[in-house]
Amino acid sequence: MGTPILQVQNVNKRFGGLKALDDVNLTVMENTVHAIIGPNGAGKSTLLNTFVGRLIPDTGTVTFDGQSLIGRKPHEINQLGVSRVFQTPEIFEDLTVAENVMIPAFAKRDGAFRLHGWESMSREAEIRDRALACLEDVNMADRRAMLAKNLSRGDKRRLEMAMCLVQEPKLLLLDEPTAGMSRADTNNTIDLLKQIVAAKSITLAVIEHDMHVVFSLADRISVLAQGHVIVEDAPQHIKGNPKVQEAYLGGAHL
Ligand SMILES: Nc1ncnc2c1ncn2[C@@H]1O[C@H](COP(=O)(O)OP(=O)(O)OP(=O)(O)O)[C@@H](O)[C@H]1O
Repeated sequence: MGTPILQVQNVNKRFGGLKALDDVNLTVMENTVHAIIGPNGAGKSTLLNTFVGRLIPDTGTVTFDGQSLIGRKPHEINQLGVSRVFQTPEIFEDLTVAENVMIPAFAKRDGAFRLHGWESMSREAEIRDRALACLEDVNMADRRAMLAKNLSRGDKRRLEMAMCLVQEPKLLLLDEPTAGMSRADTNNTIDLLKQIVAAKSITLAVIEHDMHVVFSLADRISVLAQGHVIVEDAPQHIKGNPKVQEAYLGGAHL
């Protein structure tokens, strides 16, 4: 058994009369890929939002690397080592690919973009090198001088991944990383994520509907249904689990 990096204990969240999260418990172990799956409206995005400071649970605890995340601002959580890749890439369309990756690198290092004099020059060179290394990690170094707005949809998502990786997160949260992708792009993304996991000391928590992606990547799977984790297990025990089959009845097929 490894070390837990993210622990969610007894988390509840109501939206009016709706119990979006119902006593959620979940443990993500360091250097693993943990998938969170479940039918539409199960509470996956709501849960993810409690990891990044976008939503405060009504009750319960969320602990990352030994520190409580409850009540912390998104940028503070980011500084602790949690990065999130969004479903719709949040990139700067009018900047080049390399500049897009340099911005979060500056932010991580300095907490701000204001730098002065010769110091900024040497730092900029170092940060440019780090940005290019991350673009190589996502196989996009050859597109570094392109304007981000001219990238394909798949490349925009890979760029956003580089923007996260340059911050050297301990935990990378991926919200449906292959949504809307062709099968070929999906398979490329699976390979890319496998490559990143193999090369870096990083933990991934992935929300994903595509079961091909989930079963290709995950070491462990938590299944949410109606706001509650009904099963947490290794992938080989998930498919045939009657509770999981029941939760998906009428929805996506395993
Ligand atoms: N801000 C909000 N206010 C009211 N209800 C909300 C809010 N956010 C989510 N909900 C409701 O909470 C429930 C869980 O939503 P959530 O988006 O977390 O599910 P999900 O598992 O991510 O779904 P999907 O797979 O469709 O993205 C849904 O019934 C949703 O309508």
